[in-house]
Amino acid sequence: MSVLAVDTLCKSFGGVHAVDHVSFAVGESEFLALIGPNGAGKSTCFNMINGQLPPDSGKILLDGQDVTGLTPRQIWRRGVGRTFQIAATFGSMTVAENVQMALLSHAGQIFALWRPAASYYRERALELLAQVGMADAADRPCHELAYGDVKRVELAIALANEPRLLLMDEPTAGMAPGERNKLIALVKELVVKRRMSVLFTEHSMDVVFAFADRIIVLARGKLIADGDAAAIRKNPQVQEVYFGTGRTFERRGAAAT
Ligand SMILES: Nc1ncnc2c1ncn2[C@@H]1O[C@H](COP(=O)(O)OP(=O)(O)OP(=O)(O)O)[C@@H](O)[C@H]1O
Repeated sequence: MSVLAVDTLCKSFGGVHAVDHVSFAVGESEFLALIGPNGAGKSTCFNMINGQLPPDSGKILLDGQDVTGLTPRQIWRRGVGRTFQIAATFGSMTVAENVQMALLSHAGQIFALWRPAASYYRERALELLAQVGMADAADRPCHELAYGDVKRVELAIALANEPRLLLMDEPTAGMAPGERNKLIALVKELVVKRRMSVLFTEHSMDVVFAFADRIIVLARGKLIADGDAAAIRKNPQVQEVYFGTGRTFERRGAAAT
């Protein structure tokens, strides 16, 4: 059974069909990329899946159960994680403390208990940090970290909820190409090791083609393609929507840039 199934999902804003009868599924331990040019409906899709936006119609199923219309917290409780940027106010806390906070939240403990929490979950936080290659930075304040390292900590924070499905909306935005590849390679490793499913959006075609197990393409709210990198590369409709957008994409047999 699919971890996530989206069935004829629709959302309009005024006259704009932001998401128009979109259906797709994410399998267990699958690394699925959702791509499309600007305004294609990717964020709207994400926001419906994570409960921030109610769909106009259609269904969202998690492990076969209908979760359409549940709140973001209820959906998070069912094992759907997402990466959040570490809030500026948490920048003065250490890397380990940020992960400990997420562990406390996962355990359902309230913020008032934070004071003695310095000792709670430290070991577990260090384990999660080791999984993202950040154990050595555990006691550094987050605001001192390089951008790519902050992204790794954000990933450790998302893992604290032990997600079955992780939603990552442009996880590599603002990163240099080398860093991007490293972060996505790490996520892919976690997909395999933890048997976690990931749905991500990404503007870099190089990253998508190199790492995604499968790619789905939205254009003007409609799903126009679903397949592996080779199939998506040679899909004429996909080439058409990307042509002229400035994104790197192979067209009619030309070498990829
Ligand atoms: N809250 C909103 N109110 C009105 N229109 C909206 C709203 N959110 C999205 N839209 C419109 O819906 C369409 C899809 O937007 P969406 O942000 O989902 O696309 P996207 O693929 O995520 O784009 P980008 O890659 O630029 O982030 C666009 O035409 C956008 O202007």
